[in-house]
Amino acid sequence: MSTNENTYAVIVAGGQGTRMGTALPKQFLDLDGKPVLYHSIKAFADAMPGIHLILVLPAHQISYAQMILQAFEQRIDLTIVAGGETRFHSVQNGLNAISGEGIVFIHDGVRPLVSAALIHRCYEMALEKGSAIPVTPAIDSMRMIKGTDSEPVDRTQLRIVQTPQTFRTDVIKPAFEQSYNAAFTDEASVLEASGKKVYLVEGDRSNLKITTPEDLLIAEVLIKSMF
Ligand SMILES: Nc1ccn([C@@H]2O[C@H](COP(=O)(O)OP(=O)(O)OP(=O)(O)O)[C@@H](O)[C@H]2O)c(=O)n1
Ligand SMILES: C[C@](O)(CO)[C@H](O)COP(=O)(O)O
Repeated sequence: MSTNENTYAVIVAGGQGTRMGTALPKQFLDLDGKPVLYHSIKAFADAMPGIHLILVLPAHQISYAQMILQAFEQRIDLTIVAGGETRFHSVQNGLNAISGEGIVFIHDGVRPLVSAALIHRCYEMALEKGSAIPVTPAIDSMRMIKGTDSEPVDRTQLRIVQTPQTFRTDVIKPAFEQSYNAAFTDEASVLEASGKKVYLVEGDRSNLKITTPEDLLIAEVLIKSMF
């Protein structure tokens, strides 16, 4: 049995990146000479040798992924599946491609700066508790909109949620048998709706999600200082 034989990562990259506003979806844009998605996949392949990777792509861009895979020097175990209408459906498709049991990371393909330390932290917590959701403190002042007014919110009670959201497969797979609900913005919300407890783990502010053009500029600076 190879190292991490019972470990999986579902990398979701099935979105269209409307907020980025580019013709090519943001997961395929260049970051430090390689597609954004390449860095996200490589982070898991490097941190967890032998991991089974499930890459979720827009159905009409699956052939385009060959270009990314060719960029890999190392051999990786990778299965490609088509995405769905929402992120929830894409994750569901990815989880359905897993037949074994173990630990599964669910990671945004557009979080290319995920560190090995964070991956290992999530793994250990999920092994112990069944779930691990990386979060960072809210560092700005916050206001809640109330109609035309607004009021301050106690930021010490708030956390910003990241991926990889990490689970034992026997915990997360049954949760994804629920019907879709628009409130399911991440796996933690799906798990909680199935009646299971969510366990938080310390995230990493560098693990940014590339959503807008500014994020790509910041990531370009960070990647040169981190790796
Ligand atoms: N139907 C979808 C929607 C999103 N995602 C993935 O989920 C991650 C986080 O979503 P987000 O940043 O919102 O990506 P997009 O949906 O592509 O962006 P936008 O909302 O701006 O269109 C991304 O890696 C995206 O590709 C997916 O796999 N399938
Ligand atoms: C899962 C997630 O990355 C947590 O921050 C995020 O909710 C997904 O991004 P979206 O922009 O809400 O689709």
